[in-house]
Amino acid sequence: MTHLFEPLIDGILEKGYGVVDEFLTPDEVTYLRQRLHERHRAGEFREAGIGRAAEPNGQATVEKQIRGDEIVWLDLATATPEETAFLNRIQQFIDYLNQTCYLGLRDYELHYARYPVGTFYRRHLDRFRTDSKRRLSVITYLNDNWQPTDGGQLAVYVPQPGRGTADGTEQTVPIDPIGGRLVCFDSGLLEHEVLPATRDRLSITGWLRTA
Ligand SMILES: O=C(O)CCC(=O)C(=O)O
Ligand SMILES: [Fe+2]
Repeated sequence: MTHLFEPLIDGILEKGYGVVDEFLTPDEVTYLRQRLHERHRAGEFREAGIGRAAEPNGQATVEKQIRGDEIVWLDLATATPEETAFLNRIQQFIDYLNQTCYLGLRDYELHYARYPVGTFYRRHLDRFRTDSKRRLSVITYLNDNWQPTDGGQLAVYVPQPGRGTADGTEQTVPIDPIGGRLVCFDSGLLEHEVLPATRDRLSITGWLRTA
């Protein structure tokens, strides 16, 4: 697994975000996508909230002008074997990060996300003022045969070295939500945005936490 983790860590250290393709195999992507659809059909998804409301046991404040996705949390206790395999890989990543970067990560929280056609998530940071426990954000895409013309990019706003963002000196990097790809960044540092897509956009999003 080191070959998956190293490029993510290097990316975060060198440019503020890491991307690795085939974090999930095509079979794993297909299974988890089908599982997402199954849970959606079962009525398990809820419109996502903002602020602390976006946490597993929070009260949802739904604000469609800010984010339009629907989510359902993953839970080790009720996970299928394939979901458990995914959660275990995230746990291995946590262990590796703790061994190599001494991050003191202790927990994770992960949810399926479904952005219906035309929905988005406006520019934001993942760490709330009231919750500094989110250390790293991880997003894994479950889309089949995603094309650049489908839209739905994750735009990351990278401050340029030695300058602040206040004067607009930042680089905007669009990342296509390609199935199997994992993106990781510091939850408190990297502002980002989900752009609208012409088809439903599917993922598992989560946070590695210090408690
Ligand atoms: O789906 C993505 O690419 C990013 C999602 C996101 O920013 C979030 O859920 O906080
Ligand atoms: Fe985010």
